[in-house]
Amino acid sequence: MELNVQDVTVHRGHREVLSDVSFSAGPGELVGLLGPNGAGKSTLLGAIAGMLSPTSGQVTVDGLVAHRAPRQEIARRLALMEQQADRNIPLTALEIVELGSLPHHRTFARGDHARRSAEARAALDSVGAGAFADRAWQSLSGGERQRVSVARALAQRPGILLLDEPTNHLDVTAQLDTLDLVSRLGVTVVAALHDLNHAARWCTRVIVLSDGTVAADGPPAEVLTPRTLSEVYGVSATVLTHPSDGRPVIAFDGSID
Ligand SMILES: Nc1ncnc2c1ncn2[C@@H]1O[C@H](COP(=O)(O)OP(=O)(O)OP(=O)(O)O)[C@@H](O)[C@H]1O
Repeated sequence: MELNVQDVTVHRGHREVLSDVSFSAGPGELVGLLGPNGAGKSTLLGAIAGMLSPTSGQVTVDGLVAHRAPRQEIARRLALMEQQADRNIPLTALEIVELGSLPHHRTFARGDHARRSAEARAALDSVGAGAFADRAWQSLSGGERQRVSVARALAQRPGILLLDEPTNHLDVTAQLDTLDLVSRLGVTVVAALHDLNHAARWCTRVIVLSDGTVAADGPPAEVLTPRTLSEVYGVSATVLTHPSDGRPVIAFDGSID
């Protein structure tokens, strides 16, 4: 499914926090959104999902203007997994995941509930969270909740999957499994990431945001250079080459005072 971000500018309060951001992405692309804290990654994901209206420019999802189209039309095409809030939700993990597939079902139709439940269990199984199905959301650890949140997004069967720091709280195996899973879905994925080595390993393309503007956009090997890392993050880094597949591996030397 095609995603087009065209000259998007977003204000939050009186501040311009995104300025003229443009990019397009299609099926099979895993676009990493990188950049320091406050650079605008979550804001951009919110604008793509149609939850934040741009001051100028627009986002189109499969040809629909994201902030104007009916919510259900967007939800049938796009899923957003937001950064975790520790909200107290009085639901089980399975019920949370079932909510993900609602845009595709007529809520009260006979047989819908059984189908929704089966889809939700399959989504939980795919992220190794099947055992948590009947557990209360509040009783899950941060990493367990993160897996359930990924399952909820997958249950929405999106053509475009937006992930805000999907590996937060996850142990190293779950981090690798989650990124491996989303990279093999064949859908359009945009993921805000802080781990630059994950970006180098999994992303087909990375967009680096700095103060709400695009500082660099391209394949990881072209973008993740010592110069960009020093300019955007203020860190000194050595970029090595992985011996088995040639991808960049970033070794941090320290911050630049
Ligand atoms: N609701 C809000 N009202 C006003 N300003 C906001 C609001 N939400 C975010 N901002 C500001 O917008 C800017 C971009 O924030 P955003 O959360 O998009 O950054 P981010 O790159 O996702 O950061 P992080 O890596 O810390 O999650 C920041 O300066 C932030 O303080």
